[in-house]
Formats: sequence, structure tokens, C-alpha cells
Amino acid sequence: MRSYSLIAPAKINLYLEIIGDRSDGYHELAMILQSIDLADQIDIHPASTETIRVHCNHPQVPTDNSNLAYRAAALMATKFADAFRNFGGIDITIKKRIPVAAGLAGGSTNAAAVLVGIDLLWNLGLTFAELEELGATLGSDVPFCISGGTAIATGRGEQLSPLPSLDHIHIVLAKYRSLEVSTPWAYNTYRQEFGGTYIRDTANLADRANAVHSGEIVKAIVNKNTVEIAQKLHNDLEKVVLPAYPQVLHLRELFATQPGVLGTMMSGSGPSVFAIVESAEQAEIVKLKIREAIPDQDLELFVTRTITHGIKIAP
Ligand SMILES: C[C@](O)(CO)[C@H](O)COP(=O)(O)OP(=O)(O)OC[C@H]1O[C@@H](n2ccc(N)nc2=O)[C@H](O)[C@@H]1O
Ligand SMILES: Nc1ncnc2c1ncn2[C@@H]1O[C@H](COP(=O)(O)OP(=O)(O)OP(=O)(O)O)[C@@H](O)[C@H]1O
Repeated sequence: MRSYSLIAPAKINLYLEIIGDRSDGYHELAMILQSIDLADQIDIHPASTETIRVHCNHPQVPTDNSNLAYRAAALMATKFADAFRNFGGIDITIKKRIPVAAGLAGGSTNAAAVLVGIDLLWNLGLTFAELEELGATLGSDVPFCISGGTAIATGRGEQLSPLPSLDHIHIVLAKYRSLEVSTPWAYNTYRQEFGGTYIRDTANLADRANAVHSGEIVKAIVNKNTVEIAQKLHNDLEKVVLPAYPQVLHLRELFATQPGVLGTMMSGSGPSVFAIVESAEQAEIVKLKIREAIPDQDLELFVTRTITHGIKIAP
């Protein structure tokens, strides 16, 4: 039986609006998610015994059953128990390049790759819709990570509507290695501070979230107007993360003053911050300028770009 090597790209949030409280404890969201060319590699090998094993080159990533990739494999083993028995175990190796706990969906994209990889390994022939439904049980960002590209995400982030893809928009991305922001903390703090302004009627929640379809940033994406997209970036979670993490606020302000930067925003629940930049050359210059201003090697800097795909087989 063959092995599969998969590319699992990170995502950034071009837009994240918190609409209100849901009865299941999650928040109703209106988001625009975008895949970027910063990716982990996931190798999936068949194993001789009925076990699931995860290996990872990153010390902060657990390899036990708390790893999201492990949980994806366990889900497939339970749902497709006959195939698990017939084909045997699964050995997963994660080559981590995506910064961990960064708001870039690192764990989610690993889980997405495992779902796609096991579907191939066991010849299950699942559709994207079926894989997304399985992915939604693992985490809100997992369904998007499967197909990737550019998409509106509503509900708790799992309801997707594809947008025209944005290729080759130049991005500079920064993250302090030692800084982690917990996603539950970010949402819970937002609820405590801004919960008073929430809409609580369920029908209304979905209507409000769907208003993003006719929003200005979507028009800018449809028109492929990078300058306008950069001006319309938005993330409600900045309201709680920036005041609590002065280093992130500083990064955000530093990016905003660099020549060639069209717009800047925190991604997801942070703490990574990205900037949309005019050209590949400008991106290298911005990266250099940020490094000059913050020589601390704890700050990781990446030049990347938007891409049009999610999980794919490595060339
Ligand atoms: C911040 C984002 O990454 C933006 O894309 C996502 O909203 C979070 O996606 P994720 O990490 O896949 O999130 P999940 O694993 O589903 O949820 C983690 C925690 O975030 C909070 N959460 C998440 C999604 C959502 N719509 N409302 C929430 O309140 C909940 O406290 C939940 O327990
Ligand atoms: N495969 C994995 N890759 C990275 N982290 C993982 C993985 N599985 C579990 N984790 C744990 O999940 C935590 C969050 O890491 P992750 O990189 O997924 O965050 P994130 O990018 O903020 O996710 P999101 O944007 O979906 O909220 C880490 O602290 C780590 O311990």
C-alpha cells in the first residue's frame, strides 16, 4: 500500500466579525479566510498494526491523542472501522513550518491533511462536502483548510462559500515564537467585554452573518482590488488581544508605518500579525525594516503570498 505526502497550508483572516452568542457556546461569525503559501508537510504511511502514531519535529507540538492530526485519524478509524481493520494502522509525520498557536490554523490544517490523506489511503472516495462535515467535528477552521483558497465562513466558521481566488498577493507575517494566545481565552474575553452588544435571536444571527456576502471587502475581492482589500481588513478579536499583548500592538503599529504596506491586521485569535504589501521586492524590504526595528530572534518573520488551494498532494 502506498504512502502519501501532503501540503497543508496555513490561513489568515482577512475579515473576522463576531456577530453574537450561539446556544452551543460558540460565537456566530462572519469571516473571510485566505490560504497562504506557508505550509506544513504531512506524511501518511500505512502501519502494520492497528495503531495511530504521530511524529513531529516541533517541540511545542504534542504527539499524543491531543494532537489534532491524531484526533483526525482516530475519527476516521472510528467512522470507517472496517477499513481500519483491513488496512491496518496509520503513521503520521508532521514537518512543522507554520508557527504554533499563532492564529494561522496550524493544527486545523494538519487535521484536514490527515482526513484527505486517509481518504486516499483507504480508497474511501469521500466528497469534499463529506470531508468538511467530518472536519467540522474536530474544529471550526478544519473545513476551510480542506479546500482552502479564499472563502466566506459563517456559522461558527464551518459554513463556507467560495470567493474568486486571490493569487499572489504579497504578505509579510510576524509572530513572537514564545508568545501564544489561547483561542478560547480570546473569545471568552470578548464575550465578557462586548457581550452586552450581542444579538441573541438565532434567526437574526444568521441573517447578520450573511450580510458579509454584500460587504465592501467582498466587492474588493471580486474586483481583485488589492489596495481596497488591504484597507478593509478587519478583526474584532484585536479589541481584546492588542490591549492584553503590547508586543502584538507594537508589531501592528510598526507594520502600519512601513512604506509599501497597504494594510495590516492580526490573524484569527493572534498573536501573528500580517501585512499586505505592494510587491515581492517591497515585502523583502518590509521584512528587513521590521528585523532592524526588532532584532530579537524570538520574532519570526516570513515573506509569503496568497494561494488558491488547500490540502494537496506534495509534488
Ligand atoms: C480564531 C479562528 O481561528 C478564526 O479563523 C477560529 O474562529 C477558531 O477556530 P478553531 O481554533 O478551529 O476553533 P475551535 O477549536 O472550533 O474552538 C476553540 C474555541 O474557540 C471558541 N470559539 C471558536 C469558534 C467560534 N465560532 N466561536 C467560539 O467561541 C470557543 O471557546 C472554542 O472552545
Ligand atoms: N497538529 C498540531 N499542530 C500544532 N499545534 C497542535 C497540533 N495539535 C495540537 N496542537 C496544540 O494546539 C495548540 C494550538 O495550536 P495551533 O497551531 O493549531 O493554533 P492556531 O494556529 O492558533 O489555531 P487556530 O487559528 O485554528 O485557532 C498548540 O498549543 C498545540 O499544543
